[in-house]
Amino acid sequence: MDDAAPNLDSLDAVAGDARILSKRVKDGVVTLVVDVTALDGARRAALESDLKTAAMAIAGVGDVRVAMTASQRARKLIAVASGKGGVGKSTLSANLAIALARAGRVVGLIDADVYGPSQTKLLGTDERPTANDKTLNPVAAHGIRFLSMGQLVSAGHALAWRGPMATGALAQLMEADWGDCDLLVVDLPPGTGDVQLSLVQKSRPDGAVVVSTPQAMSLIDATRAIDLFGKVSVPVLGLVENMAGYTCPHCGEQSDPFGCGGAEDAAAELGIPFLGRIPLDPAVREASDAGLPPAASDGAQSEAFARIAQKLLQALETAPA
Ligand SMILES: Nc1ncnc2c1ncn2[C@@H]1O[C@H](COP(=O)(O)OP(=O)(O)OP(=O)(O)O)[C@@H](O)[C@H]1O
Repeated sequence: MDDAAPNLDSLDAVAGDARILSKRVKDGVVTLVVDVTALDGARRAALESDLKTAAMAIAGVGDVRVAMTASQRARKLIAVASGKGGVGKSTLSANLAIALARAGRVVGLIDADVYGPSQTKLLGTDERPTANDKTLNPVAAHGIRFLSMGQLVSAGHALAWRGPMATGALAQLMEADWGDCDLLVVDLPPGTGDVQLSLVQKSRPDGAVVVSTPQAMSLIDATRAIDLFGKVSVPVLGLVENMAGYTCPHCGEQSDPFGCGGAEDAAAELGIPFLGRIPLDPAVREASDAGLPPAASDGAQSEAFARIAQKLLQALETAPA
């Protein structure tokens, strides 16, 4: 800024929690670069308007341009996948996100399951996200924030989307105002087809969790999911065995309708971490159907999810960047 230029010092006070990184003036046009990392979407928009008004009031200023920048947060994206449907991927995604939040992380959950978005039901809320301009504001539930592809279309509308539509919708959800979330859990659609591949390519997760039931058919599918992440160099953080071991609520007898331990053996064979198992427990289904995720309360199921969350955090720390 030369000596004859308008004095812009007063603008620093207007910036408040944000920081003006540079102020330039040329031919009466002021250009400000502002670090807005500390502000959410609504406060950023208000600050831009306040700065313009304040700068225009300074003698010699004819126009104002404000460039906003936010330093990259160290936010990690974790994809939850399964080779086939119905193995409990969405149940795990919701409860894992809540268990991670209870472990002290700030967690967002994205329901990218185009074929059957179910997180609004699992989290027990019909609240629709609001938006600032085109930026969505995630909905809060059970200590996490979430957005679902199901919120982008009217209820019951079939989401027979092809790759480009699904990746466009996922991008919109990822670019939402996630604020200070340091972990984003993405519930992918089941399977290993083109839609799943393009969603993974587009979102470039930092790591993936694969869910399987213990029986062989499901494990073959889980192995396909692991291959899919290998193709695009996304580290598999671990395998979770769901619906393992059943304790009869009436007689207490232990049985293994889908087998037990298959996923742990498969993880060892494939050289990936085994993150733990969730028993087949009618209480998990009942609580899930009621929109009360078991991980949000206390008890055996909640502890199982908490243990998996701890192992996942360890795997994330040691995963290749
Ligand atoms: N450990 C468990 N014990 C009992 N029921 C479970 C368990 N895990 C999941 N379920 C139930 O199994 C059903 C399928 O679970 P979920 O919807 O999470 O699977 P999914 O793999 O995400 O399915 P989709 O392929 O449809 O997305 C649900 O009714 C859920 O409540």
